[in-house]
Amino acid sequence: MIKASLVLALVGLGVLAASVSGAVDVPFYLPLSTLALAGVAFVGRAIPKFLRIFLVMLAATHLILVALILGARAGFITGDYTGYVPPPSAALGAAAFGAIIFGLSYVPVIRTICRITDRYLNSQADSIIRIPFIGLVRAREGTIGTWFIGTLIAINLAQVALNVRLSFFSRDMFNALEAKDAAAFWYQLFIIFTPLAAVFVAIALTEVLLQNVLTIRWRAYLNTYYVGEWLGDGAHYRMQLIGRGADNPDQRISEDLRKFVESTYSLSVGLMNQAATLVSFVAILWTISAGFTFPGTNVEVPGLLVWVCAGYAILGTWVTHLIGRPLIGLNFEQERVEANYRFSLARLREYTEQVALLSGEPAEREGIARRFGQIVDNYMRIVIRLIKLNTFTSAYFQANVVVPYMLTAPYYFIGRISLGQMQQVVGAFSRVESALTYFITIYTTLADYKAVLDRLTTFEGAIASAQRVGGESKLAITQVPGRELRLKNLDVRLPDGSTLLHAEGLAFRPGERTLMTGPSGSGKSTLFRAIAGIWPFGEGEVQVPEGQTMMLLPQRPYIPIGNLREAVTYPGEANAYSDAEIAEALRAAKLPQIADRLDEERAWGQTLSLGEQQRLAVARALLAKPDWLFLDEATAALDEPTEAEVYRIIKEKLPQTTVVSIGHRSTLAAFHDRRIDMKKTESGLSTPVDLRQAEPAE
Ligand SMILES: Nc1ncnc2c1ncn2[C@@H]1O[C@H](COP(=O)(O)OP(=O)(O)OP(=O)(O)O)[C@@H](O)[C@H]1O
Repeated sequence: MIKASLVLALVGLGVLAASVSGAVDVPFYLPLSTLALAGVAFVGRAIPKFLRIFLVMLAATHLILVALILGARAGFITGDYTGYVPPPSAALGAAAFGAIIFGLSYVPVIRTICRITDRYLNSQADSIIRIPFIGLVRAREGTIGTWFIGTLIAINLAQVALNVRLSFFSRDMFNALEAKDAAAFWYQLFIIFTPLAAVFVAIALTEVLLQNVLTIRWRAYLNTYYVGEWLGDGAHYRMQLIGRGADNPDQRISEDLRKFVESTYSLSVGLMNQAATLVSFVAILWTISAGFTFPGTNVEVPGLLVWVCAGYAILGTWVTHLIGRPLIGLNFEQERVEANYRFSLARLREYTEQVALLSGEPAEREGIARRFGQIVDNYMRIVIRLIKLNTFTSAYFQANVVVPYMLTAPYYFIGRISLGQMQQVVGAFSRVESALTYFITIYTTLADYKAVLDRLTTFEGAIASAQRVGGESKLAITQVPGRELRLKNLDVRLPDGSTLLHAEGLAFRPGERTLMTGPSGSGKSTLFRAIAGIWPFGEGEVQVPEGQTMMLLPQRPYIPIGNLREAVTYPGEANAYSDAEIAEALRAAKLPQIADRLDEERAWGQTLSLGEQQRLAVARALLAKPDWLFLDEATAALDEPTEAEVYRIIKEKLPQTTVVSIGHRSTLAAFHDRRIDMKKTESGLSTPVDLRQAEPAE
């Protein structure tokens, strides 16, 4: 990018020197603006890459304009550009635009956009300069992102340049009509317009293709990145523990990332397009207004048409803003009530059995109707507001058709301008006006975009906090030589900082089957979580034997979406075990009825009863053969004979595995060699008491 800025700056300097020395007749404002933009892009290393590409491309358009003029002068390009002298304001405008962009890059919201976009660009590496033509070279994967963005920006700016060229075509065609010059008229239509239109169509098609490929690639990248961050290092679990800004991560990953990519693309390209259009067509208006006097006086006003157009657009924007402002709030509200409605339907789907058992359908129907009523009410408010807004904007846009004619007609009638020029003013006026009213057109989109950015920012923040909590945890899990698992001076705390339990020194010996009992809420499961390394709150040390594997089965097992084979082998690879091994594990876990349905794909988590799900989890353990198996009430939903059978199978099939169980049933004691009871002290603190010998739990 720096190289590109330097090249542009050098070209700009060359053309400037040539025009100042009189060697070529080029209005030197254009190279000046090129220099200004390239300079900002060069100096502003602090500017995010995204904006730098944008600036350099803007500068490149100016060079295209210079080339057009030089080409016309040299006779390479047909079309008369002699009257097209860009005013100093074009250069100033371009430089000011660069400065605004530079300043904007310090606004927090813009920085967020740049950070997320830059992350993508940097991941794609390399500069857009290396591969000049899309489709001609099969580039390396890595360069494609930057290359796509660069090409798309170039295409959009080329469209602006083509529009400038077409405005001259329009002028020449109307002049030919006015002069009744048939040859010139047909020449303009077939020789000038046809190839330009063909180019226009070709680049429009390329744009559609590139834009869609870019947005899906960009989204795919961000998707991988956010999913990676969210799942990495247990952040998804800790986010929920600390409960900060982490609601609906699913929506943020699936919806907000899509909206972010699409809106960033459309808004930035739109903004760039409008900016380039503004600068280019202001130049045309300025040139044509040369010598225009203020109506009814002899006072000459430089750029009269530009000022009138700006005043007209500002007035329109202001009134639109006044009428349309409530729409932002109303759209927010619409999103909220729609989300509530969606959520209530999804919740009903989840609790359908409970609702049916309670015959709660009438109550549900009423609730659904009430929530949908909110959608309709707010929607009607939006419609009424839109009618008010459209009444004004329609009238305004109708006036747009005649205002430029009204403005230029007096000058046409006195012979100051030709019919072609009048026609060119009409075109330029509407383009400048629409560029100036761009913010109004995207009013609601911008509000929505801001909400998307906020949601992504809080999501990132929540992930960062979760990672920080994990990184700063004083609860150390250390791998030590030997075969014992020891707790050393362990304090396990709750997220609010209060201490839940304290374990001075406790060792679990290999091969010894331990049962952990204690009152509900005394912290047995939380101690397991600490041993598994997912609980970050606390102090002390959990020493785990080096190189040994550990598996924890909770009371409610997780059954992933997919076929039964994947459910049993989760989280391992489904093809790591043969079908015979998986079926054997299922039979051993007392699930013979599903042992030959491994390929069946269904919502197993909802189909199997809780007891069956627990046996499926036991089958998982039988396959994985961990060195340590922690069972957190993992057989609580089984009847006592089946539970006894499952413990017998575990002992028989996993002779090398050390089992530590949590359970309330007295019958469990028979399958264990030792019992640890979690006692609550008077201060409310729990502490594990080693009862050595497992006895029937009270
Ligand atoms: N994420 C959390 N945030 C706040 N408090 C929590 C959290 N998880 C657990 N607790 C609290 O920690 C205490 C211990 O919970 P834990 O699940 O470890 O108890 P338990 O001994 O396994 O209970 P039970 O026998 O009923 O399963 C409870 O009071 C619970 O409310």
